[in-house]
Amino acid sequence: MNQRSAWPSRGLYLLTPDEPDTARLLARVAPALEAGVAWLQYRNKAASTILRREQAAALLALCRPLDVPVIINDDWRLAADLGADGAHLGAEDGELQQARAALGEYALLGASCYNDFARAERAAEQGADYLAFGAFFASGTKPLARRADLSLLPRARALGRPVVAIGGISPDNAPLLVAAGADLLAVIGAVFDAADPAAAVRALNDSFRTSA
Ligand SMILES: Cc1ncc(COP(=O)(O)OP(=O)(O)O)c(N)n1
Ligand SMILES: Cc1nc(C(=O)O)sc1CCOP(=O)(O)O
Ligand SMILES: [Mg+2]
Repeated sequence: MNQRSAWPSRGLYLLTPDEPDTARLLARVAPALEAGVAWLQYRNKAASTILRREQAAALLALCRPLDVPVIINDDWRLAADLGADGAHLGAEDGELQQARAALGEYALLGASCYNDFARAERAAEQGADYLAFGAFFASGTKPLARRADLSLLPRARALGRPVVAIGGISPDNAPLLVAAGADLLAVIGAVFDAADPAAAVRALNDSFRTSA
């Protein structure tokens, strides 16, 4: 699939954990995909360049037959090299326009906007396909993430891009975010730290039905 509009723009946006073993990474991700993931982000803050390339390529091979887009965190060059479906850029991760030039018009380009609406307006102008805000709740994965207020979500909808919420999201608090205007819920811990990750995926997906 190579058209931006063809990807679903509502649902669970699953981010991978810092898993050093590639076979184990795939074994952890596969049941979650099976349970229903709209987008997958490859994120491993502890991996070497070589390992990130290996893991990103392995996830792409896993996701292609399932039509789940793979977005590479931090590194648009790696995304371009591997023909991934997109890249996610935070404040330290380079320029959206450069990423767009390298990845092409159909790539899914995301921007971290934290708790900063003006940053989201700039990112939308610079061609971001989705805007991510957070952290909405305390995150075990990223305990020092700056916190964002729920009131950002309805405002962000006016920017005309899918709105992603991130940070400490669980099946318990997810309906609040969806009701406030989040199109996608970006999650790591509530899935990968769960005793039953597939059940956690299903519970997170339920929040889109209960808040519709
Ligand atoms: C969907 C989504 N939202 C936010 C982030 C965070 O990006 P960044 O601030 O660059 O932090 P790191 O993830 O690189 O630690 C994200 N990755 N994905
Ligand atoms: C990677 C990341 N970025 C955040 C932000 O606020 O920008 S919060 C976060 C961690 C998300 O993991 P969990 O679902 O385990 O809280
Ligand atoms: Mg980053």
